[in-house]
Amino acid sequence: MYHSLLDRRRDAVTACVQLLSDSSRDMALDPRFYHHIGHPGPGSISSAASSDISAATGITSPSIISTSASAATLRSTASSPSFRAREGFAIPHTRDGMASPTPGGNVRVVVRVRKFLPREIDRKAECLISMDPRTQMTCLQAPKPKPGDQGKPKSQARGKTLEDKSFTFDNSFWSHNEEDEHYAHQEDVYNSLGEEFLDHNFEGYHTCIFAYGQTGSGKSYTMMGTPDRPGLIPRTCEDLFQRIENSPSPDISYNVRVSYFEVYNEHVRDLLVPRTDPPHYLRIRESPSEGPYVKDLTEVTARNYTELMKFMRKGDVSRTTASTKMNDTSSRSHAVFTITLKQIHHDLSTDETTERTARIRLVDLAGSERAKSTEATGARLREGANINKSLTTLGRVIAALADPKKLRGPRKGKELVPYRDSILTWLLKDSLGGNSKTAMIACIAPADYEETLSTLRYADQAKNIRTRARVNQDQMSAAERDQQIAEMTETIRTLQLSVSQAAVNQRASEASDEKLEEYQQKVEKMQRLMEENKMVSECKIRQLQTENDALRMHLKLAVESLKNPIPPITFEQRKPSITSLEDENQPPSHDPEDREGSPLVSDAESDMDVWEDDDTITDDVTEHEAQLMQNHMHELLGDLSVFKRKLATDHERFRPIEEPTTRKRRALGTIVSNR
Ligand SMILES: Nc1ncnc2c1ncn2[C@@H]1O[C@H](COP(=O)(O)OP(=O)(O)OP(=O)(O)O)[C@@H](O)[C@H]1O
Repeated sequence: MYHSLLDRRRDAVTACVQLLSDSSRDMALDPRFYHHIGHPGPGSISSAASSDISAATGITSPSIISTSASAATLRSTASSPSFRAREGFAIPHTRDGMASPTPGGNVRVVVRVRKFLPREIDRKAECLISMDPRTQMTCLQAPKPKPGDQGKPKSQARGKTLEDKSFTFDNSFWSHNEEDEHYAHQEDVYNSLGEEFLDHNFEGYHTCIFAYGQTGSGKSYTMMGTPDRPGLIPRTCEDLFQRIENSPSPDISYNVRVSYFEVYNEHVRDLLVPRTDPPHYLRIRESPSEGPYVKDLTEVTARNYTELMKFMRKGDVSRTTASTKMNDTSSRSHAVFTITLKQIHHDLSTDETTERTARIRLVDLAGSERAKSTEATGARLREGANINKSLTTLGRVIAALADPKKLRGPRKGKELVPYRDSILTWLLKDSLGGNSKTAMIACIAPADYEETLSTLRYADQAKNIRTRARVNQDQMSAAERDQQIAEMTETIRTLQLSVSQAAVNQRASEASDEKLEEYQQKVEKMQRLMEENKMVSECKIRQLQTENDALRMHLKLAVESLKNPIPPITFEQRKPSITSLEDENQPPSHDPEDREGSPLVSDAESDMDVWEDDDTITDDVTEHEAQLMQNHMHELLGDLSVFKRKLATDHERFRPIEEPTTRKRRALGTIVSNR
C-alpha cells in the first residue's frame, strides 16, 4: 500500500512539475518553487541527475550527508561534532545480517603521563619521562643512583639492571606540566581518540577503550575526569547526543541504551541498582551470537545527554573506591560503562529498515599495585591481590593475542587464550580479540620506574593485537519484522507453557530454570523488537509529516506562481552599431513618417501589443491549470491522510503498554505464582 501511494504521489508531482515547466516556457515561475521541490528549474535539467535532493519530494536524501562527509578529513572539537562519521546509510547491501567484513585493525595504543601529585612534590621526585611529540616516542629514563649506589654504574644500581627505555605509540600525551606547549588537555585526548572511535560507532562498529596503569597513574582522571575537566566518558556521551540531535535526516531513528557494572573481587555488581547488604552479584553467561554477557544486568534507555550523565553519575557514586597510600580515591574495581547505539534507517520507497548496532565500551580498570607501596592490609590487601590477579590474566591474554603462535595448544591450530582465567578478561573477550575496534590508554606516573616500565611493556605488546571488527548491520522488510514478532510470540507462548508445566510437575528445578531463562531472553528480545518497530513507525510518521508539509508548500507556491507569474524579462534591443554611427551624424527626427520607418520603434510598440495579448491568454490558462493542480494536490493530500491513518494504527499496535521492566516482572510474577 505504501508503495502504490508513494508511486502515485511521485507521478502526480512529476506531472505537476512538467505542467508548470511547459506553461512557464513563456513566463517565469517563482524560482523558490523550483528550489522547494528540488527541481532544477528550467534550463538546468542536466544538473538534476546529479542532485542529491529528491526531485519528487524535496526531502534531503541521506546521500547528501555522504557528500558533505566526503570531507572525511575534517577535524573537529568536542563542541563541534565530527562530520567524518556522517556517511548516512551508505550501507553495503548484504542480506545475511552481518554486513560486509572489513579488514581487521590493530589495537590502538596511546600513553599519557600525569603531573606530579603533592606527595611526589614533597619527596622532590624526579620526572623520568620524556616524550617526542613529532615521533610519538615515550622515553623512560633510569632513575639517578641512590646515595648507597654511589660508585656503581647506573645500570647496576639497586642490584638491578635499570636502563633507559624508549617506546613508540600511536600517541604520546604529555600531561605533566601545563606550561608546556605540547601539554595534552582532556579535550586533546578526546579529540585524537574518542572522537574517531565515536565515528566508528556511527559506522556500526563495536568499540572499546580501556585505561590501564598502576594505581594513582591517572586512569579515572582520563576516563571520567572531574566536573570542570570532564574525561573521555562524559565527552563521548555529549558528542554522541550532539550528533544525534544534529542529525539532518528524518528517516533515521536513534536508540541509546546504557549499562554500568563493576568487577570487584572477581564478582560482577550492577552499578545502576542501589547497593545491598549483602551485595547482590550477577552471573556471567555466554551466548553463541553475543559472546559472554552479564545476566540480568540493568540496561536503561537514555533519551538525552542529561539522562545519560545521570546514569553515569549514579554508577560512579556506587563504585567501590577507597583511600590508599598511593591514591586518596583509589578505584578498587574494574568499571565497565557500556553504551549501545542503535540506528534504524527506514527507506520509505522500499519500506525496508536497516539497523546498525554499535556497542561503546569504556573501561576504567583498577590499578595494579604493589602491597609494599600501598602498605595495604586486610580487605585492601585482598582487593589488591584480586586486582593484580585479573590484571595478570589480562597481561597473559594480551601476550597470547599479540603472539598467537606461542599459545597454540597441543591440538594443532587451537588457540589457547586464557580469557576465562578472570572475570574481567572473560567479559572483555570480544573487545580484546574479537568484533571490536579497541584502544588502550596506558596511564603512567612520572616518577615510578618499575611500574611505568611494566605498563609500557604491556602497552607495547598490545600494539600487536589484531581485532576483527565488522559493521553490525541488519536489514529487514516490514513484513519480515512482523513475521519475526509473530514467530517469537508463538515461541514465548510455548516456553511459558513448558515453564508452567515444569513448575507444576515439580521436575528438576535446573531444567525449569533453563527454560525460564530462555523464556526471559525471548521476552526481552521481543520487547526490544517491539520498541524498534515503534521507532520505525515513528520514523515513517516523521517522514510523512515532512513530505506533507513540503507538498502543502508546493501547492501554495505553485498556485501563487501561476496566479502571479513573474513577468518575463524583456531586453531592450539596441540599434545595430552601424546604424548608430550613421545616426550620430544626423539630427534626431521628429517626423512621424520617419518614426514609422524606424524598425526599432515599431518593434518596441508591437512587442507591447503582444505582451498585452499574452497576458490575457495566460490568465485564462493559469486559472485552468491552477484549478487542475489544486485538484491533483487535494487528491494527494487525501492519499497522505490514508497513509498517515495506517501508520497511526501501526504505531498504536506496537506501542509498548508498560515499562519493559514492569512487564518482565509481571511475566515472571505469573510464572512464579504458577509454580
Ligand atoms: N592528567 C592529569 N592532570 C591532573 N591531575 C591528574 C592527571 N592525571 C591524574 N591526576 C590526578 O592524580 C590522582 C590520581 O589519579 P586517578 O585517581 O585518576 O588514578 P587512577 O589511575 O585511576 O588510580 P586507581 O587505580 O588507584 O584508581 C588524582 O588526584 C587525579 O586528579
